[in-house]
Amino acid sequence: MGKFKINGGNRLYGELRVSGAKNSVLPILAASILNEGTCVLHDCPRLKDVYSMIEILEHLGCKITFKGNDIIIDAKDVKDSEIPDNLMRTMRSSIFLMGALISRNRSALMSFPGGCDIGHRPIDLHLKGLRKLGVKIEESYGYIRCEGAKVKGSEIHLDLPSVGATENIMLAAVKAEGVTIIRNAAKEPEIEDLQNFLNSMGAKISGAGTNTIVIEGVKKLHDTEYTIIPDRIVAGTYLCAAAMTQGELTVTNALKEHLEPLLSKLRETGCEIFTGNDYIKIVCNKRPKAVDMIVTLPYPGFPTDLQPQMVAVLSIANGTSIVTETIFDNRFKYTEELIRMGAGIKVDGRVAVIRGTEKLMGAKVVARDLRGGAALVIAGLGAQGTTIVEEAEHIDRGYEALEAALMSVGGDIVRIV
Ligand SMILES: CC(=O)N[C@H]1[C@@H](OP(=O)(O)OP(=O)(O)OC[C@H]2O[C@@H](n3ccc(=O)[nH]c3=O)[C@H](O)[C@@H]2O)O[C@H](CO)[C@@H](O)[C@@H]1O
Ligand SMILES: C=C(OP(=O)(O)O)C(=O)O
Repeated sequence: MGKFKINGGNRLYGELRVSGAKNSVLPILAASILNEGTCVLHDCPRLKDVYSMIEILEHLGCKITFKGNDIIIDAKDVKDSEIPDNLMRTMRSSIFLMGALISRNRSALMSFPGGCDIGHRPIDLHLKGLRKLGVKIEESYGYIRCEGAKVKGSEIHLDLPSVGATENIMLAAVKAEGVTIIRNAAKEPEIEDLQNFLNSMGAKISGAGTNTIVIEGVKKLHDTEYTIIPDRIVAGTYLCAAAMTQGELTVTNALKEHLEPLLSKLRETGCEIFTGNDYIKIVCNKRPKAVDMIVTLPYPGFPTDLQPQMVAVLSIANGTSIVTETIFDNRFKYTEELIRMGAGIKVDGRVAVIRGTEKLMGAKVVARDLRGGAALVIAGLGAQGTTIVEEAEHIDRGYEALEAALMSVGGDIVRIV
């Protein structure tokens, strides 16, 4: 179990490059088995979740090479359709293999996915959508058996715009007979990235990025080479770290159009933001101001995956801020650890009231989930004294060598055992 040791107080200054998005590369890796050949992916982040996905693909029969940030997937010999429980439980994204295996092998057998403890995360909308495509699904003793011999295009109206359900239905519909229309689809940029990847293999999908996605079934796909879009959540995390330390950072390979809700709130705190085609520069010279309202919402609303990092910044703001979490029902757990560092936070259900304090104090804290852990690292960078963030493996799920990146711009952070 690794830990981060952070001596707070250093102003972050310099340039950081963001690599490909975790939430793109994971469904895209699953999607690569739709092609009975080879896919080459560029700018893949070296993350714990990416290694977990590779382990599942290898179990299914893929041959994988991970060199630098390129992944080559040879999926000629995918015969197996069963994923053992221990592999399913490693992360939430293991569920993408359900749609992918239905497309590839017309069957799938798996247990429920694992993932960070941030609230109730059912898969009912995934199963409802797949059933609408004609997949026969049986659930027994914690296992889900899918049989998709007669997958047929259909119109599916999602009860809520679930990112994962939208992607899983897309994956299952690529080789279905006829046309599938997903209405009230999620609009996250990573869904558009999955569409673009699948189309680069010969799929016929349009509309991703809007709330209606149309998938025309095709018979066969072909080899492709594809570059993953930049990780907007990693970019946002770096920007919050700069705001926390009253620093100055240029974040490259970052797309401002994917980060508007965060940039607008950082401007409200008093930070200056400058943007170009593929970079975002943040300049913060004074203590941040409080913001009266942040509400997490599906894209293009404020992302739930940046809520903890922003709360860390607001914990040292001048004034009182209110943050409402509408996506997950238990995503404020990390605030208990921030309170150990002196933060003035009261949580009532889905609302957090943050009374800014001038300085946080270093403390021993525990990362309970990925983004909550990132928030604790940010807090540690700004705090007086030493912070130890335990259970760093949660953070490794979504950040490639976070300590090296932060150290390169002046953060005093090391990994210890
Ligand atoms: C790998 C990936 O891309 N993960 C992201 C994805 O997760 P994920 O795809 O799991 O998130 P969803 O959009 O599906 O979940 C949103 C909400 O819908 C609910 N729900 C979801 C599915 C379902 O079948 N039934 C149901 O009720 C969930 O409990 C949650 O309250 O989107 C989340 C919301 O932006 C992000 O925080 C995650 O980082
Ligand atoms: C919740 C997250 O991811 P996942 O859906 O992979 O658990 C996240 O990236 O913050």
